[in-house]
Amino acid sequence: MKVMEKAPAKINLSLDVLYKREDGFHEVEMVMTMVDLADRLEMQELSRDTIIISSQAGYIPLDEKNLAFQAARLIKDRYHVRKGVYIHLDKKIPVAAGLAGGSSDAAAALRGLNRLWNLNIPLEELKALGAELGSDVPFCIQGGTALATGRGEKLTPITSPPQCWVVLAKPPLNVSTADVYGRLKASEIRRHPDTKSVIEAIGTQDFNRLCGSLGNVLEDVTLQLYPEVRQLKECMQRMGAEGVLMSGSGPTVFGLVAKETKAEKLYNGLRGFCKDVYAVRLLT
Ligand SMILES: C[C@@](CO)(OP(=O)(O)O)[C@H](O)COP(=O)(O)OP(=O)(O)OC[C@H]1O[C@@H](n2ccc(N)nc2=O)[C@H](O)[C@@H]1O
Ligand SMILES: Nc1ncnc2c1ncn2[C@@H]1O[C@H](COP(=O)(O)OP(=O)(O)O)[C@@H](O)[C@H]1O
Repeated sequence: MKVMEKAPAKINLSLDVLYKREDGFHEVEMVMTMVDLADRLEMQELSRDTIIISSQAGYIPLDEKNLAFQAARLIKDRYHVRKGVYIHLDKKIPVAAGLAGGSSDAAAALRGLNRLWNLNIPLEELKALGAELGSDVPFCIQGGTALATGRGEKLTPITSPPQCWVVLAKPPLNVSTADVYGRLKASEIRRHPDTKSVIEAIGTQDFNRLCGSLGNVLEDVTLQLYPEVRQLKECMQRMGAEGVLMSGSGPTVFGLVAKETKAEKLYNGLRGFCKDVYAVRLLT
């Protein structure tokens, strides 16, 4: 038996941090949505009780550090599965980019193995399992668009944003999420994003208001550490993107554009600036 799963990237349309918690995590308020840039996982059952990961990407761990491996081990242990699995990861999402590539692979592995082994784990239980692997994993299991609170695992689904083009550019830097949160002084945040306005703009399908309401407090840290991310934002704004924001802890910057011709112009302009550039649609 073999199953396939798509693992799409996410972007944060709003990312606010309310405070640092006792457990070391930050209490967040985020609006997240999926874009049509995805890894693909092929999972094949093995009669031998083992987990094997392969990938065409030479730059990710293939051992127990891989989040898809961790997902397979977790589901096997928790549901006493004695069989094994071979997972091939076709990697398309850039790594350590703020696009939740690893989290989405873990989510796809949980969804796929639930089917492969006929475990019939309900969605809520699968999301709780995902939360053990990372804060973004429950959202990656659920998909769509959602308001995420808690450390990111408490989800309220919302309607899809108005359809548009999303141009993504990742400068050649690897940003550590833990490092960015670690440097954030939650009590000193000067300007909090207007998450309510982002949700209202989505509710009324008001593209211009959505673009004007985007905000991410982690930009305060990452743009300070890496001035090239700020330059990239300015570059996208100059090239006419209607809304521009860093995704997650960065360093990927995305631009929202209504018209395909403008998305093409932005894509071609940015290709001179960095290697990892994508023009995709929202996954609505
Ligand atoms: C910043 C965001 C925004 O969507 O995305 P990325 O930039 O990673 O894509 C997420 O909050 C990242 O979620 P995820 O990457 O799953 O984080 P985790 O593995 O749970 O945590 C990594 C580390 O980040 C810090 N962390 C994470 C989430 C949170 N609410 N508060 C935190 O302080 C912790 O130091 C933790 O050890
Ligand atoms: N399946 C995977 N895909 C990508 N990165 C992975 C995977 N499993 C583990 N990692 C590790 O997770 C770290 C964060 O990667 P990623 O999930 O792409 O970042 P981000 O959350 O910023 O989008 C990297 O250091 C990478 O080595």
